[in-house]
Amino acid sequence: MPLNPDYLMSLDRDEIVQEWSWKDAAIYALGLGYGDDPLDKRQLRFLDHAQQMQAMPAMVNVLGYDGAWLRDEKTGVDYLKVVHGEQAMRMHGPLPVEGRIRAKTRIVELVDKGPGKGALIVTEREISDAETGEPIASVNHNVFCRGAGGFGGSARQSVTMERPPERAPDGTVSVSTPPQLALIYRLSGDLNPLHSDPTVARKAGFERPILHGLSTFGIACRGMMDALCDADGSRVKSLAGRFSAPVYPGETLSIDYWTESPGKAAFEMRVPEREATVLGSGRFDYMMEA
Ligand SMILES: CCCCCCC[C@@H](O)CC(=O)SCCNC(=O)CCNC(=O)[C@H](O)C(C)(C)COP(=O)(O)OP(=O)(O)OC[C@H]1O[C@@H](n2cnc3c(N)ncnc32)[C@H](O)[C@@H]1OP(=O)(O)O
Repeated sequence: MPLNPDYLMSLDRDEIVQEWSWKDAAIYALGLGYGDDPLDKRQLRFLDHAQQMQAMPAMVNVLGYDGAWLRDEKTGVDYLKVVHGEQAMRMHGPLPVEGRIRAKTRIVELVDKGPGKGALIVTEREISDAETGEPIASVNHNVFCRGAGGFGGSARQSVTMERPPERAPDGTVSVSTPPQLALIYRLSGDLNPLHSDPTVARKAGFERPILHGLSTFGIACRGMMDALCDADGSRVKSLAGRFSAPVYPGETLSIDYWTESPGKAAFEMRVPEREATVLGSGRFDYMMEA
């Protein structure tokens, strides 16, 4: 069944209220590979509530996450062909270590890459404190539906991603991922079997389960914070990027970054072993000081 653009654009999703504790924040951080050096204070900050704990700001990407509509047959989405296409987050303030949020997801745009090609579903999620109503973050979660193009929609995307500068990067950060990373990351909520079941992964066209896009994205946030923010989550303003190739758990990820102006950097994440760019067109905005 082809995509049903009218149905998708008319979806009115319920607001989601979600509570989280410091343990959820720690499990989220473990799903980004934190704890690989248990003596590193900069890592323990995201894992141990007794050590002036912070929540990783990228955790906003999983708070109030609403992906259930992708399994609604009336959308015409073939869930097996879905991959995460792009992600962007904008912080409106630091994320508390525990709390309760309200979030609502809206589908704001459909992009048609043409017959036989893909379609992109652009979503937007506003997250606010459930008690005070204070905005916490805005998130774009863009879903790439492989082979779903040709439904007659616009080929132009309103917000497009910029490529990094041509010059050599100003620095590179590497993060090694353990083979069980996707099995840890899924405990933060995305139970898509593409990341855990080898049979499903093969049916979807991958040699084995791939890493969640949001784990890759969180690792990019971790790397950029390490490089430019002294690993201080409260200095992160925004992060964006496009998933250009899958990551397999166990791979080492290299993040090249370019500082463009004070508080603004571009980045690209690679798997050097495969010479693959896995997260392209990265952008990171941050505070120069705490
Ligand atoms: C709200 C809740 C939502 C929840 C959904 C997510 C659930 C999760 O569990 C799923 C995941 O986490 S999947 C893991 C993370 N994602 C990935 O690994 C995808 C990696 N990328 C790919 O495989 C390909 O780039 C691929 C397949 C994306 C595109 O490859 P090709 O088809 O070969 O594309 P290509 O020929 O290069 O280009 C075609 C047109 O599409 C644009 N494009 C390419 N990659 C894109 C991407 N990642 N996002 C958006 N657009 C993209 C190209 O620019 C091109 O457009 P145009 O013709 O206009 O130039």
